[in-house]
Amino acid sequence: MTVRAPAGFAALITAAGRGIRAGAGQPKQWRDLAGRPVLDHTIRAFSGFERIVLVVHPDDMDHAINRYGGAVTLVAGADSRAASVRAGLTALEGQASHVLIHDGARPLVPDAVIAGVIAALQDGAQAAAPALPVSDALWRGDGGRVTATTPRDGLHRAQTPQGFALPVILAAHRDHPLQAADDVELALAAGVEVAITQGAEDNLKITFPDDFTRAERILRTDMDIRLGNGYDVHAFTQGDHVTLCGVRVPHDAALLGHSDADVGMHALTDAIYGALAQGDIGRHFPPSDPQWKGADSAIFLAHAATLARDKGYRIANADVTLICEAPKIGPHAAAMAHRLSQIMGLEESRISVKATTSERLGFTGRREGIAAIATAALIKE
Ligand SMILES: Nc1ccn([C@@H]2O[C@H](COP(=O)(O)OP(=O)(O)OP(=O)(O)O)[C@@H](O)[C@H]2O)c(=O)n1
Ligand SMILES: C[C@](O)(CO)[C@H](O)COP(=O)(O)O
Repeated sequence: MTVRAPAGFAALITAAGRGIRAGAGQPKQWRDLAGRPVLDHTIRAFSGFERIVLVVHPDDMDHAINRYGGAVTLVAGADSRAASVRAGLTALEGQASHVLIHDGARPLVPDAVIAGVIAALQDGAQAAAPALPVSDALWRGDGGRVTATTPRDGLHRAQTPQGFALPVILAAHRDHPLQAADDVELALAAGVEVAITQGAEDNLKITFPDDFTRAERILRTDMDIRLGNGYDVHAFTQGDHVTLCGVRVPHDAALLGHSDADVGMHALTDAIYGALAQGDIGRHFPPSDPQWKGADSAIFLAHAATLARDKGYRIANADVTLICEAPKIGPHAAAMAHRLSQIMGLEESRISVKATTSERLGFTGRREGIAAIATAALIKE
């Protein structure tokens, strides 16, 4: 679940850095974390905000437009974090009452951390930011030796999102154009009192190469992975084509069914319902209901995919196997995957459609009908 932000609250996500310390060429916010770019995770955490401003490096703008255009307001960043934030705040001026400024490089921010900042602002704070008290002893070191100890009383490790009344942080940025490490530093320079809210260990900032391993580990622990399978059969009847995975395939017979008898799409729909423990197509679209007579099975698959999303899952992949002697599926398999991808809103590279004969054995072998089996994997992070 994501935090539903109150009206007037905007999120500003900074992602214009180059991630030099994380190494490995591509900037860290675009690198893969558990199958998706780091930034996908970060943006998803703020998807309950009515407005998200995403600040990206000018070199990444085209890529960002392709991936996030429409869902977020894109702004070109600058050569320091503070300047990137300023660019984002300027785009938000007059458009929100409050803003939560968050590092794109903190993809695992827990809902409770975001909710804590919002609550403090709603309670009247002009500025509020999460932090964790320092729990280890602190040393100063030089040349591999401890040169002094430092008292840790009152010291905190600062995190994001750092939340502000928008006019307050805009004024702080304009009046104190420092190369500050964060926005709290600027707020303090402007004399604004900042409330400390509860941070979280999981809210790490990906900074060094090993942080990817740590983030993957945290995600794996939190993940809810579900698998579902589906199986369906339709008998042949007189006709000149069949509809399989949404594609019309010429054939010397048709498939018999209450809807369009798309056996492949039915198996896949049942696989998704199965993963969600939500019964099968018959439960959601009873065959006794005349409105589904001759229906396009895309309606059923779209319903299952939406239900998965509404319950907080994303479909990680889907695999459909059609079992028949004829028609030949190979020439149509790519078009079928394409159609399924359109209906489910899932990349084609995550969908497989394949076929097998049953070596002339059984009802499919005798060409009495077509069977289909499907598997779907759903993930909630
Ligand atoms: N000019 C910059 C620099 C940083 N950031 C963003 O601010 C956040 C925190 O910065 P940091 O972890 O220091 O990221 P980088 O600057 O990318 O890392 P490095 O210093 O290792 O290059 C990141 O989400 C980063 O993309 C930004 O928007 N604009
Ligand atoms: C904003 C921040 O993430 C708070 O901890 C931090 O200041 C960014 O630090 P960096 O010096 O850019 O790594």
